[in-house]
Amino acid sequence: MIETLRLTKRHRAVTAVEDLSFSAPDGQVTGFVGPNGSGKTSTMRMVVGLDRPTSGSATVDGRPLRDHRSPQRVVGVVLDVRNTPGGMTTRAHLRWLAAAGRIPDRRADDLLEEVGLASAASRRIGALSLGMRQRLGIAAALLGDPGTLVLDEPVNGLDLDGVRWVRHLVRRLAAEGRCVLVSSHIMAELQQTVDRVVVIGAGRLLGQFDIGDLSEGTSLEDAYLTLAAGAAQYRAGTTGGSSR
Ligand SMILES: Nc1ncnc2c1ncn2[C@@H]1O[C@H](COP(=O)(O)OP(=O)(O)OP(=O)(O)O)[C@@H](O)[C@H]1O
Repeated sequence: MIETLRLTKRHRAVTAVEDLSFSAPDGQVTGFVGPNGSGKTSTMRMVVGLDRPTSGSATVDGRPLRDHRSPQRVVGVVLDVRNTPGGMTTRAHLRWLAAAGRIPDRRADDLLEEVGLASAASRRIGALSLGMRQRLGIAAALLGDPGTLVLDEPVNGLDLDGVRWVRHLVRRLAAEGRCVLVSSHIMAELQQTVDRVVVIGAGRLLGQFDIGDLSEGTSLEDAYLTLAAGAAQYRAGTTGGSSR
């Protein structure tokens, strides 16, 4: 289970996350949504221990991730897969991560198969498409068989087959009792995938609700747009362009 309590992150003059309290329970897929620059990635980075909060806390299973003995077995993370170093082959990369967590090579090889990259086992990561990198990132996240998954825009770059595959995967992971926190801008896709949604804007909580509580005929997109109205900091201008 992920919990944040009054979580705040400031980068000098920029407040990325402010006073944010929410939870993502075990056994459910929680969607994490908000306009560009609203603080989703910053929050996820603090949850997985990559950044320290300025104040407040982010815990997984009751403790900050740095206080867990084997973090790889507690949380699996997919953040920006474009930053994955490109020099290694996919198999070598996964085996290297596995070794760091004292996980057998066999698990790395099985996961390459599971994410559909077995035929790309000898390809260098630098030569992979974005969608293939996403698949590799997901394999890496699953290496330690963690009870919690944090996935930042995991369907970005995936083809239709890949999007459906991620949908079924996250549903299965939650059905196995895991906590899954997933960010995305694609509301129609999230509506098919998640049990509940946390909406943030300008670093603050705008609302959290169960998908089942949406009134009949209301889409997640409708609910999101109502909550996020006014919270978008970055929006295409309505002047200066030609309509032709
Ligand atoms: N290291 C940093 N230094 C300064 N500002 C930062 C840093 N990291 C994030 N920010 C700022 O914090 C705010 C939140 O950024 P963040 O990447 O968390 O948003 P996001 O919701 O993930 O956005 P998107 O949907 O576009 O991916 C933005 O204004 C961003 O510019």
